[in-house]
Amino acid sequence: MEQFTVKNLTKQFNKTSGIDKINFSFNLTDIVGFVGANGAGKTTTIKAIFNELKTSAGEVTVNGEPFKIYNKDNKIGFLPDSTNLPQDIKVKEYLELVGILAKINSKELKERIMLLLDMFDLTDSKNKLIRELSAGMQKRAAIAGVMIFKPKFIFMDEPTANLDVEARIEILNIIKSLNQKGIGFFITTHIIDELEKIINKLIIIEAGTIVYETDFNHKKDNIMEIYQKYVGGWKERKNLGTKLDSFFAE
Ligand SMILES: Nc1ncnc2c1ncn2[C@@H]1O[C@H](COP(=O)(O)OP(=O)(O)OP(=O)(O)O)[C@@H](O)[C@H]1O
Repeated sequence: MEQFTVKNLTKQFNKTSGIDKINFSFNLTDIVGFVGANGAGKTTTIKAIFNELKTSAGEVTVNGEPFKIYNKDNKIGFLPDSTNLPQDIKVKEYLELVGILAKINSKELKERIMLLLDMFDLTDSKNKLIRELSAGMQKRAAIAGVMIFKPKFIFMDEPTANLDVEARIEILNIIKSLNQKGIGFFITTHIIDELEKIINKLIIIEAGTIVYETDFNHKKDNIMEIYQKYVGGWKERKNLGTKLDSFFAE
């Protein structure tokens, strides 16, 4: 089983923000839920892993070897936010562009694009500009893009943000189906309930520190309960009932 490990990863923006000596690990076949409130450090962690931010300390390894982005052998991808997709090119052209960057030969690329367009219901929209697609379709185009190089693991930062209920369900179903074929995921979110059915590992980050990291079994575990137990801010509101009593008292 291949292991992805983050050790002592640190990125300080100033004394009180950033991430501080973060440690966690998971298997590349896992669906990991990386949960935390706004500003907890989720995006910073992903950016630090992918070298988009210069870290002050820490190491990221795959099976003990330093993690290299777009390494031919480790094939670990990152799903860009839809707002980062080029807006003024056609869906088909976007997939061609990604394939060319991934150095896939043109015959093979043509084949993969055709299959991916079909897989993600984009065949009829292949000549539309990315900007003309709905948010859900843009997300599917982004997933098709990252699938071009047949990844074995995909990092996703808030993949369901800005999507309506239907598109959300669709994306979660796609994640589930891809996982059944062995593709693992690291998914950041602050919408905890929607992850419950699909993750098998839960990591909670609060104020730049990991406060919880354990395997997750949706048949017996409840994210909301775990979150309330381990995330500090909730404790302050434990007396809410008593406070409400005095607020409404005549
Ligand atoms: N470039 C930056 N300069 C200074 N502070 C930053 C920078 N980027 C993030 N921060 C701070 O670091 C902390 C973690 O931010 P981060 O964006 O990682 O949180 P997040 O968990 O992804 O939140 P959200 O759910 O809102 O996206 C926050 O306090 C944020 O204000």
